Amino acid sequence: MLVLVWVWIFLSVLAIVAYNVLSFYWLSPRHIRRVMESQGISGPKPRFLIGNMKEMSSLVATTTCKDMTFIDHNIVGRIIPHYVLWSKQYGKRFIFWVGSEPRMCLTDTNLIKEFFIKHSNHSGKSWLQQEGTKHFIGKGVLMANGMEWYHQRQIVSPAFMADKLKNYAEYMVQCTNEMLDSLSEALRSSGSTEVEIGQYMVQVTAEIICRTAFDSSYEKGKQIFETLTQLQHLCSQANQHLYFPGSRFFPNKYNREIKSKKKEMENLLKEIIASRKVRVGTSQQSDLLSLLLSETNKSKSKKGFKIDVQMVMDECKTFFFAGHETSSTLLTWTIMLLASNTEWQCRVRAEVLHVLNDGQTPLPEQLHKLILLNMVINESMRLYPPAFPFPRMFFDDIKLGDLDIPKGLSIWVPVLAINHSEDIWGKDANEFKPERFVDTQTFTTGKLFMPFGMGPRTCIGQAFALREAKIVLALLLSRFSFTISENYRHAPVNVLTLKPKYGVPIHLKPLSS
Ligand code: HEM
Repeated sequence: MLVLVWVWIFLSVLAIVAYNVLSFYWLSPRHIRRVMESQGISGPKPRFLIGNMKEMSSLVATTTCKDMTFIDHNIVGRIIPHYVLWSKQYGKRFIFWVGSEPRMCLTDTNLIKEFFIKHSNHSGKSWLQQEGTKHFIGKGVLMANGMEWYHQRQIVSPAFMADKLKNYAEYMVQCTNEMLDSLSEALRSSGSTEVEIGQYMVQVTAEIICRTAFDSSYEKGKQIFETLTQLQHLCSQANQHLYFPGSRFFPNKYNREIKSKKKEMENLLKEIIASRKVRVGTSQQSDLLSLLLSETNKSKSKKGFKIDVQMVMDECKTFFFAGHETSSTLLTWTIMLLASNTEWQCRVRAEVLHVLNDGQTPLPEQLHKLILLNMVINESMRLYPPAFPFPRMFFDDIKLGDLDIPKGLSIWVPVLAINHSEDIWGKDANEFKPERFVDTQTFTTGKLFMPFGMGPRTCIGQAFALREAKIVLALLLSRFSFTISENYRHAPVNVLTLKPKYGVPIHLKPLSS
C-alpha cells in the first residue's frame, strides 16, 4: 500500500513538472505567437528550445570577425545585424526568440515611453535574464522585480542623493589625479608617447566606485573586480546552454568553475563586510555599504522585507559591476572621439581651462558650466551607448498603444538603432556632431535619447556617472593633449556593454611641455 502511495506521489510530481515544462517551452510561446500574429506582428521562425539564437550569433560572428576599415560610426549593422535583417523582412515591429522567450522589437517613440513609464509595474526582468546573471550579480536591484525591487531601490537611493554626490566628487578628483600621475609616469618610464587609455579608465572608475561605495581601496577591490570579470565571461558562455531545461545543474566545466569563482568572490566580499560591520554604528559613514549594513541590523520592515548578508553581497556585486563597467566604457569611447576629432578636443579644452581656472580641483558648480564637454559626452553616448536597457517581460496581459500584449512577451528596445536613426537625427546621424546637443529642449520634446534608460527603473547612478565623466575628462584635458594612434583598430563589439575590441591606443603629450 505504502509503495502505491509513493508511486502515486512520484507520478503526480512528474506530471506537474512535465506540464510546467510543456507550458513554459511550448504552450505559452505558441499562444503568444498566435496573439501577435493575429495583430500582424511576425518574425523569423523559432526552433524548439533555442529560438533564433543560432541565427543571431552567426550573424554577429560574421559582422564582427573583421575590423572596420576606418573610424566609421555607422555600427548598427555590425553590432545588431539581426535587427537590420529582420526589420527589413518583417517591419519595425517584429518578434524574435531568445531560447523560449519571445521578444518584440519596439522602435516607436510614444510606445517606448508608454512602456517604460506607465507599465513598469506590470513588467520586469525575465526568468532567463535572472538565471543568466544569477551567479554573477545575483538578485540585486538591477535584476529584482516587483516589491523586492521597490524595497531595494528605496534602501540604496540615499547613497545617490545630491549631498552624497558632493562628497564623492572629492574622491573622484583624488582618484583621477592619481591616475593621471601614473599616466605621466608610464610615459616617462617607457619613453613612448603611446598608451592604451581604456585600461586607465577601467582602473580609475574601479578605484572611484571602491572608495565611494565601499570605502575600500582599489587594491582590496581589485581581486573582486578580477573575479567578477572572470565570472561575467564564464556566465556568458554558460548562458548558451541555459535554454535547455535543467542545464544549470549539469556538472560541466562552466558550472563547476562558476561555482568556485562565486565562492571565491563571496569570501572576499564577506571580508569587506566583516571589517565594516565593526565600524557601522560607531561612525557617521553613509556610503552604500553602510546603508546596506544598517538595514541588516533592523528587524523586519513594515512590509516584511528584510535584507540579509546574501542580499548585501548581491547588491555589492551589482554596484561593482554597474558602477564601473559602463562608466569606463563611456570614458574610453569619448577619449577615442576626442582623439580623432582634435578640433573638438581644442574647443572643449579651452572651455575647461576657462571654467576651472587652475584646472586642478573642479568644484560641482563649475562642472555645470562645462556645456561643450556635456555635449561631447551626450554625443559619445548616442554613437556608442555604453549600456542598453534590458528587455522587460510583461507579467500581465496589457494594452500598449494599439497592441494587445499577452503575458510572457518581452519588449526589446534597439537603443543603438534608435540612436543612429536618420529619421530621428537626420542625414548626418552617423557623424560625430556634438552641436546637435546644444539645445537641451530638443530631447524633452520630440527626440528619444535614453542612455540611462527611462521611467522608474532608470539608472540610479546617472548623476554619479555624469559627474565622474566630467571630472575625469576635464582633468585629462587640462593636463594632456592627445591624438589617436596609428595602431588603433576600430572594432566595436558588444560584450554586455559596447566596447572597443582592442582598446584605444592614443598618443599623449603633457600640456606643460
Ligand atoms: C555611463 C554610465 C552609465 C550608463 C550608461 C548606465 C546605464 C544604465 C541603464 C541603461 C540602466 C537601465 C537598465 C534597465 O532598464 O534594465 C541602468 C540601471 C542601473 N544602473 Fe546604470 N549606467 C551607468 C552608470 C552607473 C553607475 C555609476 C552606477 C552606480 C554607481 C549605476 C547603477 C545602476 C543600477 C543599480 C541600475 C538598476 C536600477 C534599477 O533597476 O532600479 N549605473 N544603468
